[in-house]
Amino acid sequence: MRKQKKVSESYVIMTELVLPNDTNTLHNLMGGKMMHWMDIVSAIAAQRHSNRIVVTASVDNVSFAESIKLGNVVTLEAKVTRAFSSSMEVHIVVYAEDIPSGRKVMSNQAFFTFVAVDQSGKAIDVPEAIPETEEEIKLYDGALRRRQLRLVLAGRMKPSEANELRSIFDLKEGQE
Ligand SMILES: CC(=O)SCCNC(=O)CCNC(=O)[C@H](O)C(C)(C)COP(=O)(O)OP(=O)(O)OC[C@H]1O[C@@H](n2cnc3c(N)ncnc32)[C@H](O)[C@@H]1OP(=O)(O)O
Repeated sequence: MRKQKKVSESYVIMTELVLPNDTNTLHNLMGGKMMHWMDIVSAIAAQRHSNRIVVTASVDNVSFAESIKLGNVVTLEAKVTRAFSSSMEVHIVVYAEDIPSGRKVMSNQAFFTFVAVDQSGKAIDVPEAIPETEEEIKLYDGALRRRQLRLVLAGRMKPSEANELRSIFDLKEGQE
């Protein structure tokens, strides 16, 4: 039987301080720096779940709605939402905190996909992820739809094979 692990076992919190070297000329956090931190926190969550070497396979849409300022404290929270065969979807939520004013806002969230690999880089199976809380179950349920969407966009799945997306693409049976 396939090994099972609770989603909560993969949970990671990472805290960073925005320093001058992390910012652009407006003293706002660079998007690339944020993505670097997101990649690290989510890779650790995927490693915790799989106990394996993991590689980033894809990054879903990341938008930067509000700038994060020099001196802010950035907290990144990540957990595996669902495991497939060798791949795992990880949800990352980012908060920006201005300590002097006490203002803390959620600035970004994203889904990254990691694949567990052996020493030669070949994909290997990972344990099943078991959601427990209402939020974990909601993320788990949506993960199949998001997986199909990203595989279709990556050209690795035909839209006609993406059963969960039929309603979005309005495809009829047998249509390519
Ligand atoms: C932590 C880091 O930053 S690592 C550095 C950046 N990342 C890398 O260098 C990764 C480079 N890419 C690779 O090594 C390979 O393409 C891999 C391991 C991701 C996939 O290898 P493939 O030979 O294509 O393997 P395969 O076709 O068997 O697919 C393996 C899994 O990857 C998943 N996968 C492959 N490409 C994608 C993609 N673009 N998006 C989401 N999942 C993907 C597949 O769906 C499959 O998942 P499953 O086993 O759960 O069904």
